[in-house]
Amino acid sequence: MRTGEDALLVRGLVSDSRAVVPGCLFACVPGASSDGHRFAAAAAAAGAAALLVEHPVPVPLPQLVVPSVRAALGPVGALLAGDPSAELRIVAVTGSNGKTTTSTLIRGVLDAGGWPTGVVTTVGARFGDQLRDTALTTPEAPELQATLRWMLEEGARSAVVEASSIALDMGRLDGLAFEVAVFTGFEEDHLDHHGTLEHYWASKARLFEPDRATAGVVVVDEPWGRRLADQARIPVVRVGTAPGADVRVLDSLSDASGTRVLLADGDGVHLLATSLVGRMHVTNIAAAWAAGRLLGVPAPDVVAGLAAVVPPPGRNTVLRTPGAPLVVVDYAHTPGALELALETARGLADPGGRVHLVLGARGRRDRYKRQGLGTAARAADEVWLTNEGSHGEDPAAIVAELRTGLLGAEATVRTVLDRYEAITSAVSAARPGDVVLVVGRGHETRLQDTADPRDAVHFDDTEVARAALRHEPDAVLDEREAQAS
Ligand SMILES: CC(=O)N[C@H]1[C@@H](OP(=O)(O)OP(=O)(O)OC[C@H]2O[C@@H](n3ccc(=O)[nH]c3=O)[C@H](O)[C@@H]2O)O[C@H](CO)[C@@H](O)[C@@H]1O[C@H](C)C(=O)N[C@@H](C)C(=O)N[C@H](CCC(=O)O)C(=O)O
Repeated sequence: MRTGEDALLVRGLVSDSRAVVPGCLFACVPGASSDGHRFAAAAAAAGAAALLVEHPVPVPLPQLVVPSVRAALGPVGALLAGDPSAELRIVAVTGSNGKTTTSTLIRGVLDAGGWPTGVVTTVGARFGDQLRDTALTTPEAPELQATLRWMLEEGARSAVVEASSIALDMGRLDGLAFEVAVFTGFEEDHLDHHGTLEHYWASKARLFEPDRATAGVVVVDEPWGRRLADQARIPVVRVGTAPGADVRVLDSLSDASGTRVLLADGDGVHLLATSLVGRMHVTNIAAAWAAGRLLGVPAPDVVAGLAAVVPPPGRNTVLRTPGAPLVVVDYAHTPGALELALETARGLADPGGRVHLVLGARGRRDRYKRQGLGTAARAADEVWLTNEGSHGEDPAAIVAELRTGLLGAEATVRTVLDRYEAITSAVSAARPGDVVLVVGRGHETRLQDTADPRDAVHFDDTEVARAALRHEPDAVLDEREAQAS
């Protein structure tokens, strides 16, 4: 560190030239689609005070050369944000499905226990009533550290962070110390990034190392969870339905009003009630219980916290309209999650009611999942195959791959590539007592059909379904036309 008259003061670390603030240190990250070193001049023009680089660049700013800028983002980000994890109790939640819901539940539990808590998830960063958008599920390290500092300054005493495997792999969580790490379960996903299932699992398992987390909560209902609990070098609370679980689910009931879970732990038997809809939430609720107790929240506060939680948007969001079918909007985008979402939809339908599924798959991502999604869709009665944001791929070709999983299915399968038409048609075709399940995008509001994110348009599945239920699709159409013109 330099001292004296030539000392250099930098305020904050930024790794995107478009987000540079005057006086910051700009980190030049070499990436897959561009190289941050190319944006050093733009960062300087926007007021950056210095550069973090892997090789010197011809820009008249002080430059700190390191072997790997990406590897330095976590530690340097923590340093410049004043190491927020030293002052906050932080919980990290990882797993293929259920991260956002479980993070939201744990936040509710900590709040109820008297610990004002911030939460960083796919649906944004929230503290109290304040919500900040985040581009990624787990933000880049500088943004994550700055977000935690913001929460701390606003009065947070703890935070829950959704930890994606990609983020763990890319070091976005480096520089943070977690009091509790939670594993919600595992299913094939993100293989475009990880290459193999083993690499995907190992990225998540990294969270359960002693240098990252003090203790763990692991859902052990499938072999990957059991393997993690067996191998972890930190103390782990096992959660699940099997007899060996430390927090054992004895029974559960899920209907349109919510989910109740009866569980047993070392302290006795507890009944938990939440307004989350769907059996897939049972282990999420049990994991949130275990995390709360591990964090020292008294049992009655955990019960109260879970009961008060408002479910995150697009996670089995149920739209009820008298005299109309139920519509459920969910984020399910893996075969396992779709299977559970369909099971929930079946349970919500009246006896003899039909389940209509609106299904697509995102373009240019995890293509290997498509046939499996089609196979899971066989449990529906009516399937409306549609576009889910083709990102430059041919939407008809994506749908054809989904269809392979549906070959010979008893369900009636239609292709309606326009997503707006597909949702509206499914809602119109359904009768009272039926359920229309719209999956894949959940809370997302941008639909992208070219390779350029700037071409994305506003599209909210819940909004479209609500308008269809009110028989007012024109209102949404007008909005779409206004956007297009
Ligand atoms: C695989 C992955 O995560 N890639 C992320 C990574 O890309 P990259 O390292 O290749 O970077 P790049 O886009 O080549 O850019 C290099 C550098 O130049 C900078 N840049 C770029 C353009 C510019 O004008 N100015 C500028 O400074 C970038 O900010 C970056 O620092 O860094 C970029 C900048 O932060 C991210 O946008 C990009 O996320 C891509 C878009 C992405 O889609 N990521 C997904 C797969 C992801 O991370 N998802 C997970 C999991 C979600 C889940 O579990 O559901 C998540 O945590 O969100």
